[in-house]
Amino acid sequence: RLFSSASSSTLTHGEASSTHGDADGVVEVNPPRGTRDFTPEDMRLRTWLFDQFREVSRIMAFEEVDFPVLESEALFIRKAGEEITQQLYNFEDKGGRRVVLRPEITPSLARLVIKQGKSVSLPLKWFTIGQCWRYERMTRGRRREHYQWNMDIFGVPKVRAEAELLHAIVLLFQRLGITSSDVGIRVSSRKVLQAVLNMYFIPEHLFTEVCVIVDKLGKITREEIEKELISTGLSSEAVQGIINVLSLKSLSKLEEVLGSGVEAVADLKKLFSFAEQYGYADWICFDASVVRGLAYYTGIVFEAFDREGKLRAICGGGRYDRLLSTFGSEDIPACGFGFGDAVIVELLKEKGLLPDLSRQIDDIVFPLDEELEGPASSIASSLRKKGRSVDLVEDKRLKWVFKHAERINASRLILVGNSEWERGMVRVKILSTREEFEVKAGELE
Ligand SMILES: OCc1cccc(Br)n1
Repeated sequence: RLFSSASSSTLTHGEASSTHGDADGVVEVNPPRGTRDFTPEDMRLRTWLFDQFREVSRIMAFEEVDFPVLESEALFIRKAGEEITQQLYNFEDKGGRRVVLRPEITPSLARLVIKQGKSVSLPLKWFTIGQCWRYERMTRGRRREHYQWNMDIFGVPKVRAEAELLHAIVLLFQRLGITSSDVGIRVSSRKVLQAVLNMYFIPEHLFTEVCVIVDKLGKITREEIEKELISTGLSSEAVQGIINVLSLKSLSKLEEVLGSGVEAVADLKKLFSFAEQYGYADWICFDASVVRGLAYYTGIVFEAFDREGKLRAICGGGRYDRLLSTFGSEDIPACGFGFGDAVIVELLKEKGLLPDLSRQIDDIVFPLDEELEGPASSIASSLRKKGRSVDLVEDKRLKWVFKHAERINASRLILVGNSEWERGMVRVKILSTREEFEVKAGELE
């Protein structure tokens, strides 16, 4: 209910009588910039999507974990110039602590693994669905929050872990009715870039910075990429070498350039052979330009894309074997992915795959007279105890009740009327067949 200065004395839900409105008396009804409300209809779609995430996580034998949306800022301070760390939704709390609304989930996962220490046995397969935040200048009008499904495996050094993650992603798409002709998953490895930098004797400390720059391939022009790479101190020969290798889309060509026996090639070959065994080989393709924009990836990286090329990446992830040591702990090999709640819905809309999620209620119970509200309550109560969803309706005309029953797809309308109640009966209307009959109130199932 909106507060207004005119009715500042209106007591609503126990609110003290004070004006919350601004100049013209009405409070701002929109949520903060870049954030969303979820109406019941929105929530039905979101709940359906999250149920698919959970069901795939269950099928993959992952365990659910959760974290505060609020985290210490220290978890996200990285020097590689990633967009995600330049848009931290950070602030100082009343205790003078530097905190953030988390921009991603992986560092929280790492923090919990470190905190659990020896009390957890590896491998760990954890998932969570959580809201993530960024503070982006609204110039681009993009959202500042979204929900992400994260699946992560700790303690498996070999590419079998990435193969498992890719299987989860393919299973999710298949559950949503998306096929490998709608979506592909580009796969590469940061070790490709590592090998190229080694070929040009580029120092290790430039690796992360170069990854963040080349992740912009396709988002900014090739010239801008070259300029940014030169500005890190790379020779133009090295820059050309990097860009040439990153444009490769064939593993055999990559092997020609890097030479056989290079770890990157061996990893990718193994992953592609796993894909054959899992039966999702037609979903994935090698694409050396995939590096992903997060500083901490160290190996295989991947991202799902719509083959029509209309949308941003649907999900993405990779291996991050040295994240824990950046938090001062022993390293544990790890890999994972994040799957946002926005692009996938755009894709489902594009493909006409949004499910019909209208409301469905079992029973409407309606007293035809005021003095029957008590009996109507006891009928609703006994039906609810049996697990039936019951909408107890009062103070409405019968015409409205029938319309309402249609609107909420009620299965039955249970009318409590004097003439029936005197005989201990109620009238039941089956809305799908229009069938109507009397039932003993106590025998209503
Ligand atoms: O995918 C980057 C990202 C992080 C936090 C919030 C939003 Br919206 N987007």
